[in-house]
Amino acid sequence: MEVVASLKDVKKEYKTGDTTIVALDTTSIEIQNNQLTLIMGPSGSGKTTLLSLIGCVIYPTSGRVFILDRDVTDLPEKKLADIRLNSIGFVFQHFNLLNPLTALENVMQPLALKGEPKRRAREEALKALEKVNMLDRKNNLPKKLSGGQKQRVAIARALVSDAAIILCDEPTASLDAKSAALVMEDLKQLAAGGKAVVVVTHDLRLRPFADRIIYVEEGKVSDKLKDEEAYK
Ligand SMILES: Nc1ncnc2c1ncn2[C@@H]1O[C@H](COP(=O)(O)OP(=O)(O)OP(=O)(O)O)[C@@H](O)[C@H]1O
Repeated sequence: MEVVASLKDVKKEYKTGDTTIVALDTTSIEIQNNQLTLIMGPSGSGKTTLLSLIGCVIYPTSGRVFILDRDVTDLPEKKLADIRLNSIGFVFQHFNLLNPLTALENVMQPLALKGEPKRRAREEALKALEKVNMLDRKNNLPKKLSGGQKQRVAIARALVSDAAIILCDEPTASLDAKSAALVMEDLKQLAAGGKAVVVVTHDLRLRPFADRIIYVEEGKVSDKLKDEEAYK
């Protein structure tokens, strides 16, 4: 296993007017490939903040962020956008598929953004759809897909650029239990195939799918669950 992302003494504060919220207290963590890491915590505990720091979406208030051994803390926004495009795939609760495009066209989208020739983009997108067992639905528009199927297309879209790191924010929160389990199985499979998969959730039932669990409670990171009641 290799460390593909790490935070060293990272803290994130938000200032609104006179008040400062510590969304994430000083934290050091390492994210490894070949693992499905769950980031668990109750609502408002700082999970999305932690994921956004790993995903180079926000800057830390202090500390350093490393992606694939590169210190990215001081890079300008445009360089961070390149890192996101090339090394990180994102999956969201509400799928964020483009409605007028078919499943295949949605998955081709990141490669089109990178300026890949259409033929190659199509080949890569078909491979990614195959990995999530969605080849037979490639010509469907999102509205013809179930929630679970939409999420699998969204995972294929995150995979298509061959990103080392796949970050998922509450990917099962809009799904029934059965579809959620299928999506988690797919994500586990991707981790077993070498990706670093990070899933943010407040759903304690997802714990059996994890290789590793990081708990975030009131902005503090720990490897132990402190207050199970807070998750209800
Ligand atoms: N852009 C922002 N400006 C001000 N405060 C913010 C901002 N983003 C997050 N916060 C605050 O930081 C804290 C942590 O938020 P965060 O979204 O990381 O938690 P979370 O665990 O992902 O919550 P949820 O499960 O409800 O999405 C919360 O108190 C939140 O209100």
